[in-house]
Amino acid sequence: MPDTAPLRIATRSSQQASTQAGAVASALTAATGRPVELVFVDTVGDRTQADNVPLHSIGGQGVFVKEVQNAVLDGRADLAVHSAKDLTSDTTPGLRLAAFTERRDAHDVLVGATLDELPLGALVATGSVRRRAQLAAVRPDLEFAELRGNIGTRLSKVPDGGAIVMAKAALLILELTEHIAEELSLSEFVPAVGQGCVAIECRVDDDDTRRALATIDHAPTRRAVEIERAFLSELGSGCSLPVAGHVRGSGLDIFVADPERSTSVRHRVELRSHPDGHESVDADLAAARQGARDAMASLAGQVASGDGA
Ligand SMILES: NCc1[nH]cc(CCC(=O)O)c1CC(=O)O
Repeated sequence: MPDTAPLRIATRSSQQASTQAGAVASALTAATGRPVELVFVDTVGDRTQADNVPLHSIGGQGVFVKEVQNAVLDGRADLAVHSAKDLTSDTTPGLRLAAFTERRDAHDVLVGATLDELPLGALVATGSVRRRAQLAAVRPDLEFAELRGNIGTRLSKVPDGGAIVMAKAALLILELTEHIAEELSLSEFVPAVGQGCVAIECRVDDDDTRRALATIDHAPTRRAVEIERAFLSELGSGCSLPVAGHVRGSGLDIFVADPERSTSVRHRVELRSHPDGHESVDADLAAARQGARDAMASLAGQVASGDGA
């Protein structure tokens, strides 16, 4: 394909996804001078948005990315733009994670009320088992309700006297940060793997697109997300426990919980490679995998009483 052909970008059509894809499009054109086109793909995750249809019942974590990936695999598009958080930990055959754009703010935030304002037994709506487990670890009195849908829908569903939890990154993209009641601490409310990052895939054999994407890759973000994903993949794709992994400063914060037993563990793995350095990240990938095994071992060894958090 000649270098002047438009780069076709596959994306979901939600406002968050298309805004992210638009930013990638602008960055690619600025860096390469090439025209770009958006190819909109609706996913099963977008089509089934009712709160009574939990994500795990329609295919779990991958529901927002599979159909977008297929558009690249079958040649309708050259690259796919995803929230890194929505990717599964295994790599998709035929595709390569060719670029990550700079991570936005990774905090989770409360909308509706701060933690201190929430009365005893208040209702918090969130579909995320990770967010439920982290809130329950500091406020065992809270009750939880399901919450799904795009950001606008979620913001309209704040329970009376309660709150919802969201990624600050999503509110930043849509310029809705005025809704934030409290930014939750990164050390206690460890974000999801990849939270706040945009991941871009192309076909493994497409050198033309791979070279174009290399011009917008943000190396420190790539390193952080690769370390977080190594942690996640060590837990295994069958793991449905609430988990979190986030590279912050010189370490990887890890959270794993077992809601049935009301136990959770939080670890910090020290890292050696520097975000801006050229050292090999291999030792840190190994440390992240070891961290996953250690966290599971201490979760299994814990007495059920919630004493671990
Ligand atoms: N699964 C939905 C999803 N995927 C990525 C984000 C947030 C933006 C990001 O982390 O980049 C969200 C919404 C949320 O977590 O509230």
